[in-house]
Formats: sequence, structure tokens, C-alpha cells
Amino acid sequence: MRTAYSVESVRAAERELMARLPEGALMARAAAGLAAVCAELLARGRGRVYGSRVVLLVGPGDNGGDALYAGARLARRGAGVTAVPMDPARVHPGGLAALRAAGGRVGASVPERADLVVDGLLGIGGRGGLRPAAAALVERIPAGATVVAVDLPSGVDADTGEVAGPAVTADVTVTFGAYKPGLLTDPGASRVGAVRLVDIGLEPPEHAVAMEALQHADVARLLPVPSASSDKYRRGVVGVVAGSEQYPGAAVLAVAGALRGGAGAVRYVGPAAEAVLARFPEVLVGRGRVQSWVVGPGLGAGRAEEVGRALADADVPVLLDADGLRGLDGAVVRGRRAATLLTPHAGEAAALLGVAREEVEAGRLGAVRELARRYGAAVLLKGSTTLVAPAGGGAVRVNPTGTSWLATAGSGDVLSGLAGALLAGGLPGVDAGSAAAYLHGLAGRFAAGGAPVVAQEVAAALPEAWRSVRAAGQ
Ligand SMILES: NC(=O)C1=CN([C@@H]2O[C@H](COP(=O)(O)OP(=O)(O)OC[C@H]3O[C@@H](n4cnc5c(N)ncnc54)[C@H](OP(=O)(O)O)[C@@H]3O)[C@@H](O)[C@H]2O)[C@@H](O)CC1
Ligand SMILES: Nc1ncnc2c1ncn2[C@@H]1O[C@H](COP(=O)(O)OP(=O)(O)O)[C@@H](O)[C@H]1O
Ligand SMILES: [K+]
Repeated sequence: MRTAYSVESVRAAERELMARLPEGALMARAAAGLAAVCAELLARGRGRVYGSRVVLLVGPGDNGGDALYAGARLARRGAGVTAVPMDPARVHPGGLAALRAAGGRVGASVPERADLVVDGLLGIGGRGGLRPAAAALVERIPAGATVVAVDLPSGVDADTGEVAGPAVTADVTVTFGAYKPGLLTDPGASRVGAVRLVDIGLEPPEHAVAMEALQHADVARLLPVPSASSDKYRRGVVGVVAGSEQYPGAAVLAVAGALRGGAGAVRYVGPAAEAVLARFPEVLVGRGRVQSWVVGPGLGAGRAEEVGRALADADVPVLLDADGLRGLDGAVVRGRRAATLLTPHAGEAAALLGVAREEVEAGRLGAVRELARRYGAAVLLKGSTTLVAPAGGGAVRVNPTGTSWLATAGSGDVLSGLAGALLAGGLPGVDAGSAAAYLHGLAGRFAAGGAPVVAQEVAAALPEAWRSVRAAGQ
């Protein structure tokens, strides 16, 4: 599991560690790690550090200090290093002295050519959008230079991933001690490039985890696997309430996801039975006992009664997607005994929250947490970075798999069937949602392989995704 911590808990862990170490030790560790990554990038790009042109963008705080000490190390290895302060009156004094002593220089403007630019403007102390002096430096970053962000790209909010105005887009982000949520969540996540974590000895407590990303072995532990004593009922029957005369395909795709998600059986309820059976003769038609309900894909308007009926089955986990999310009653959801998992995309999340879609896109982490709080349900917010918030608060899961090729009609229907099967297999809402997103993202990558993919191919690639994940768990 990859974990990310809030700025507040990183600061607390930093204070604790600093009290036990000589002054400056932490910054020295951070700068050494940063310089090592920079040297590696220069060696890869140019063959050597000696003679390379390095520009440091230096902010007024410790983030600038890290950049200056790392620049001093590179200067000692023969790089030509120029530091450009955001505010010449506020520069980390020790870092500046070290750079000068190593032969680095200070410039008033960003040189036009550089092999490597180190963004040390703002780290975890950055607040709000970049101020004009910082934005002006970012605008001047020479084209073609490799950009390394110190701790996080300046202009990205460390706790939320929000980007208000201009921000650095890095090729590599060297982060210290712990991942921060903003590195894992869009829009920030799309600015970070490859993330390198430098161990500086920080140990934030486990209860302070703000975000986590599953890895193969975690998912392998979650996936239900039939045992010798299993039968189809024990594996879980998924009831799929989906599709309409207008959208029969959504029912087919949700059923495909549920079958490939390991359901012992799938029951289909709705007007698209003919289309479903033509594709999957193994499906049972009509109501009956189920271990989870998947309600909503392609349902169309005016089907509130069916949604209400599933929710009233208080002891059976329910997944609500698409039209199943229309006009959802918070009190009804909060009153349920079994898990409820909501799987909106940004537009549906915006409708539930009563805000504009853009607001959800700009603040995905806040939106998914707020929905989980309001409905007392697990919430999976789909999109460029899929987030899953647990019902009772706590760490939000971010999905590390996936590809933008998944932005294709019907792929969300496959995901809801898949997550429904995992709910039927006994997984709690947050685990079912995050394991499903993980498999779905992997299947999307396998099926696409760099070319357009359609939703049924994503469903067809799910067995390959299972095998890949299970292989890591053995
Ligand atoms: N935690 C750790 O364990 C370790 C942390 N380390 C490093 O320390 C970094 C944190 O350093 P930090 O606390 O000095 O804050 P930092 O990010 O440099 O910025 C603060 C300055 O920026 C300014 N400013 C704020 N917003 C702004 C804006 N929008 N636009 C423009 N300016 C803005 C603000 O100015 P003010 O608001 O006061 O005017 C203030 O002066 C951390 O990211 C990591 O790199 C490592 O060395 C070792 C281990
Ligand atoms: N830019 C993107 N990058 C990665 N995955 C995406 C992106 N856009 C959408 N997706 C994924 O594609 C699926 C689309 O689901 P959804 O929006 O419900 O579409 P539909 O209703 O047509 O099935 C979701 O799993 C979502 O997370
Ligand atoms: K930075």
C-alpha cells in the first residue's frame, strides 16, 4: 500500500524528528536525495553532470533551501548552477552561502537555456495560487529543460491537489519523507511526472494516513476466491437493475462486469432481458434472493421506484450508479444497515452536491469526502483519477491503474457490475470500489495497449487483470 499524509501530520512528524537530530540534518538529507536524482537525470540526458546548466527557482522558505543545498552539491560536481530567487530579500541564508561557496551564482532572471530546472519555489508551505513574482519565474522555464519539482510542483496544493492558476509541470517530483495527497489526486497529479520518494527518516503515525493507493498484493488479498466448499450462492448472487428500451446495452455491460467480477450468478431485473440473454445465457431473469444489488446503468428517468426497492432491502449491499443516483435521499441511504456504494462521475457528483461540474473537477478530493459524509456511504468518484472514500471518514483510496482510453461509453457500466460482484462476495464498500477500480483500470490498459478500446473489450480483459493481480499475491 502506498500512503499519503496531510501537511499537518508531515509537519508533526518533522517536529518530532527534528527534536532528536542536529539542526539542519533534515534539510541536508532532503537536499542530498534531491541532488542524487538531479545528477541521475543529468547523467541520463547528457552523459555527465560536469558542464551541465542547472537553474534553481528559489522561493522564500525551506523549499528554496532544499534547492540551494542540492544546487551546491551539483556545483561541486562541476555543473554551472544559477539560482534565481523569487524575492532576493527572502532567501534561505545557509543554502545561499553553501551555493556560493560551491561556485554557484545568483541571477536576477531565468536564463534562456538550461538542461535542468529545479523548482524550489514552494513546498508544503504554499498557500493559494502562485503570487505574481512566482508565476513570472514559472512562465520563463526554458522549453526543453528537464523540470524537477522539490517536494511538490509549486502551485499544486499539497493537501488537495487543487491548482489555482499557473503551476509548475514537472518531469520528476522528488518528495521528502511521505507522499502528500496532492501528488496523487488530479488536477495536481497530472503535474507531478514521475514521483521519487526520498526517505529522510520521517515516521508519520498510521492513523494519520490521508490517502492510500492499493498495489497488486493488496488487491490480491482483497479478491474473494472460491474454496472447495463454495457454491454459487456462497460466492454471491448479484442482482442487476439496469438498462431500458432506450439503453439495453448498459444492462449487458453491467452484467458482463458482474460475471467477470466473480459472481456465483447474476440475476437481471428490467426490460433488456432479451439483449442480456442473447449475450449471456447463464443469467437468471427476474427478482429473487441476491447478495448485492447494482442499480442504475442505463435505467433512464422515472425509475425511482426500483431504486427505492433495492435501497429498502436494508441488509443487502447496494451499488448505485448513473440514473440510480438521481434525486437520492440522504436519510434513506444513511438509514441502511448493509453497505451502500455510490459511483458517480463528476457530473453526477456535482448534481448530488448541488454545485457545478467544474467545481468537482477542481476539488475532487473534497467532493468525494463530502459525498461520503453526507450520505454515510462509500463513494467512488470516477474520472481521470478515481477516488474512493469510505463511509465513515478516514483515508481516501486513489486508484493507481487505468488509462484515459477508459473514457469510452459503457466502461462505467462494466465497473458497476464488477464492484457489485465484489460487494456480493462480502467486501466492504470501500474495498469493493477500490479493488474494482484497480482491476477495471488494469483491464483497460491490457485491452487498449495504446489504441482505442470499447467497453466490452474492457470486460473481456478482466480475467487477465485478475490473473495479473493474483500472481502478485502468491
Ligand atoms: N516537512 C519536512 O519534513 C521537511 C521539509 N523540508 C522542506 O521544507 C518545505 C516547507 O518549507 P516552508 O515551511 O518554509 O514552506 P515553503 O513551502 O518553502 O513556502 C513557504 C514560503 O512561501 C511563501 N508563499 C506561500 N504561498 C505562496 C504563494 N502562493 N505564492 C508565493 N509565495 C508563497 C510564504 O510566504 P508568506 O506567506 O510568509 O509571505 C513562505 O515564505 C518542504 O516542502 C520541503 O521542501 C525539507 O527541507 C526537510 C524536511
Ligand atoms: N480521463 C480519464 N482517465 C482515466 N479513466 C477515465 C477518464 N475518464 C473516464 N475514465 C473512466 O472511464 C469510466 C467511465 O465511466 P462513466 O463516466 O460512468 O461512463 P459510462 O456511463 O459511459 O460508462 C470510469 O471508470 C472512469 O473512471
Ligand atoms: K516546489
